[in-house]
Amino acid sequence: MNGKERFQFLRRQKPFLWVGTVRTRAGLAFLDSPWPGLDCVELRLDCLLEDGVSPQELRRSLDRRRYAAILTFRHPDEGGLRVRGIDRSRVLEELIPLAEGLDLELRYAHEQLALVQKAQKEGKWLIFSVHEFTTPLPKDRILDALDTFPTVSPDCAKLAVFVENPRELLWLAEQILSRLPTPWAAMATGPWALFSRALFPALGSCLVYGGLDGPAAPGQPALAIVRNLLEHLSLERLLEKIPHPDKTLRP
Ligand SMILES: O=C1C[C@@](O)(C(=O)O)C[C@@H](O)[C@@H]1O
Repeated sequence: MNGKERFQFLRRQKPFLWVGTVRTRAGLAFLDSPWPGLDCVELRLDCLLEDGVSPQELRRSLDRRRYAAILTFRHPDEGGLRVRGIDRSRVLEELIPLAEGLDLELRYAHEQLALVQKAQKEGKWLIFSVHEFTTPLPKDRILDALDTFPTVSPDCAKLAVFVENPRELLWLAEQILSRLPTPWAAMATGPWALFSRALFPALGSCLVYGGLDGPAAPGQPALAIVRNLLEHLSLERLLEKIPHPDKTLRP
């Protein structure tokens, strides 16, 4: 099963997938530790390399993975860390064969065409995303992104944006639902981060993120806290009773 097929298989089993982010050397242990219900681990390569982890150590950890792995290497403009002396496309190209998915920032997709093609050729699950962690993204930029997503045919279109109040969450949800034909994932950073991780999966977000080894974005809650909340809400059970939002998987 290639990466894309593995994600499709996982997505047929449940309304949304649990993604734990890993950003530290200590956190790499999560890749092969039992964490009930966890579906995928996102490796924040910018944070890991900045923490002194070498590409060889990353390779060794990925070799031992028991969960689907999503690679992402965030530039400071995308809320990531500045890693000096490292060519991010090169690191990603080397590690892609060892992961199931790749998450690239939508606005830089055209600069990373070789990477996109390699990921597609190797059957990886490709997420294109929009990140703005600390200040509200102007509405016209969000609308532009929502119109651009379908032109790059991602397997998942993802937004992780700073939200200041529940009206903005509602606006974002309405725009996503009326404009995005592809599977999507959304979450807020900032004060509404936890609340958003109940609202968006209830509306069809196919991924729910939380930190395994500390916050990977401002306000990002620990995955265990998000899981507790969604269990209290019985969200998975409630959603299993209604049609799957992704009609291509379960009508
Ligand atoms: O896009 C996301 C989601 C996230 O921003 C969050 O708030 O959980 C954390 C990032 O590492 C990840 O790439």
